[in-house]
Amino acid sequence: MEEKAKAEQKKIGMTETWLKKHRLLYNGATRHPLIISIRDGTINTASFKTWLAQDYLFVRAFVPFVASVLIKAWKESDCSGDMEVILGGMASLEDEISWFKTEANKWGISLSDVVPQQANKNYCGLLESLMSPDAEYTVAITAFWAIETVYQESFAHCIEEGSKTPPELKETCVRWGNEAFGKYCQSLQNIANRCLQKASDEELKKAEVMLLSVLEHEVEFWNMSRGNV
Ligand SMILES: Cc1ncc(CO)c(N)n1
Repeated sequence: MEEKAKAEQKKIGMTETWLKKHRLLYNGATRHPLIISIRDGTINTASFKTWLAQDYLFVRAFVPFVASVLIKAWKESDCSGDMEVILGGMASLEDEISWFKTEANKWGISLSDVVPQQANKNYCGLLESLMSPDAEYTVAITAFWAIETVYQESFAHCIEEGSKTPPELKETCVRWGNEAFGKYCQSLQNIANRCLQKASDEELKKAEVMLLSVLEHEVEFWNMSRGNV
């Protein structure tokens, strides 16, 4: 690409450019058949319960990942305000874990008996690789932003006007689909864009590959619930 065009793209924001470029995969992650079935009210209970149980395990692994991103932010000399955003995200995970426990109870799921499925193990493995001190902040924050944004976009779709989401699933959708969570995702996106703007070509490539990897893992994660259809 021409240098000037490259510079222009950076001004818009690298993440926006990438989402346009990889729109098909992004839609695959945010408009998955499971999400569509929640939105149109055709979802079956078993699928939802599988997702809930598996996501509880994922979120438990997500906490140390976010902690590792926090450490990376602190080590960056010019992390203007990043720490507050990441710390806020971490703090809300405490409430999220409690919510999973209450919700699992409602659906008669015993969380201590949940066994992680392969797709979940693979995704947690990706998180673990990013926890390494060798993993760059830029790459980790890009992953962090993408992980949260897929859930925000997915669940927001289930509470848009015209959606027929069953009332017993509304709370789940609001948890990630609400505006405050959207603002938080926007803050993560701003951090990612700022990091990507200063990144070397090699780092940029790594971050883009990471984005694709996150999107693929998200699709596989939703797919786990299909075993029940
Ligand atoms: C699989 C998955 N992706 C993203 C999120 C958002 O935190 C989540 N809870 N689970």
